[in-house]
Amino acid sequence: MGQPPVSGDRVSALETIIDVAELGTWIWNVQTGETEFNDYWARMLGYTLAELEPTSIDTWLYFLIEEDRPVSEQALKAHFDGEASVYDCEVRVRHRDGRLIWIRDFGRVVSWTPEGQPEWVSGAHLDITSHKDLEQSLREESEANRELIQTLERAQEIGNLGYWKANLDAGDLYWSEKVFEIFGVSSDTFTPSVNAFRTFVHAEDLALVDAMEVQARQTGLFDVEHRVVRPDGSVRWVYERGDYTPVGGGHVFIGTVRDITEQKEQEARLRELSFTDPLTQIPNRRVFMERLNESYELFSRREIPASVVMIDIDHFKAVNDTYGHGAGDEVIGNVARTLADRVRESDVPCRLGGEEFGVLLPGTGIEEAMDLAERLRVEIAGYACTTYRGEVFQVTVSAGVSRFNREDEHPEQALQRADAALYLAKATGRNRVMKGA
Ligand SMILES: Nc1nc2c(ncn2[C@@H]2O[C@H](COP(=O)(O)OP(=O)(O)OP(=O)(O)O)[C@@H](O)[C@H]2O)c(=O)[nH]1
Repeated sequence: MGQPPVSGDRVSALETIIDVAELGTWIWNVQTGETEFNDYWARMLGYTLAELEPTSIDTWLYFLIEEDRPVSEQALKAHFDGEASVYDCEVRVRHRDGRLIWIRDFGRVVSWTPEGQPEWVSGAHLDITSHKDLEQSLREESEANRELIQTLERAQEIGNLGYWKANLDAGDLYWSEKVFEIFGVSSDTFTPSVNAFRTFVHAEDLALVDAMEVQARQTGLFDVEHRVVRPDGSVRWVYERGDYTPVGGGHVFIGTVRDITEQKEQEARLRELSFTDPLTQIPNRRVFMERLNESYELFSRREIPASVVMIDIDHFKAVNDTYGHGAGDEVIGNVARTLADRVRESDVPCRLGGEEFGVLLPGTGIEEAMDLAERLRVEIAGYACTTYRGEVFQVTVSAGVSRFNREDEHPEQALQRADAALYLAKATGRNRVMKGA
């Protein structure tokens, strides 16, 4: 490498640097309006310098768009008044091809008049159009992102659906606003984490949620319904569904959470209905048969006894015919209430259909069951039923009682024996209890 250029050579070296740096330069005499621009300055505007010469401050003002003049004037004033150490602003100028280009305009006073007025000012113009375009597209992009987030938040509201992102390895957890709402905490005061999430899970559901997490690490799918206990003690049912999203080799799950409490309550109401006789509100035949099967299992495996009582209202057709169907319904209701009130917690009273009832007595021998049936018979026979017309009448019931036998091959055999005993009770005069074991 030789020596750096000296004097005149040095000036031309500087000019080269300025040219390749794509910097327009200007020198301006504030007092006379004289100006001097470099070649690149003219090229930036789409001209050669020769085309624009002779130049003056008016040449610059010709290109500067009207609305940005005050921007430049204020920056100049701030500099001339000593408030800003340099003149610096961003303005738009009209290019030869008609488009507007953004220019960063900056400079400094280099000499003052004896009266203290700025005289020569020199500076540079830099084309910053591409930066401005980038700024604009970033602004548009972040605006679009904001809109997208608003849309997502709204969609969560509409669908009552929150979303979360969990890094199972690091224990990090992100919740959308809706999840905070479902879990009954505020995003201002509560910071979610995988561990903190577990403290919300109902104690009886924790094992299920943990098992799902283990499974999800293998299958990539998280799919579980569980209860959440909010800080105020209220319990909500949620349905969570997520899937594994490979991020940097860790276990990152993204999922949704929906509050399904109302749905669960509705399901429970329907289940309740499907087990309840609508007229009497006591269990129906379906419950009776299920519990009969369970008792039979216990009897077969552990010899725990169980008995059944079948009860049928006597001459019930005559009740309907004489006093009307409404009075008949009332009689059915009375009998059901007596059964429900007089049996133990573990017993299962039910309406098998029509005017026929059953009581399953788990853990009870046949003699005890006979005693109960007899008490029920006596109590029902003692009722005075009154119609809306003021007629008073009484009803009696017949009952057949049986128990599970070792020889039985299925639970219904005990029912058949109780039924046969009931038939016998009817045949031998009604208003009596017969043993069918
Ligand atoms: N009011 C009312 N009647 C019912 C209901 N279900 C069945 N019944 C009536 O109950 C009567 C049963 O009559 P039957 O099976 O002939 O027997 P019963 O008259 O009780 O005579 P025994 O059983 O031989 O003493 C029928 O008339 C049915 O219509 C009900 O839900 N409400």
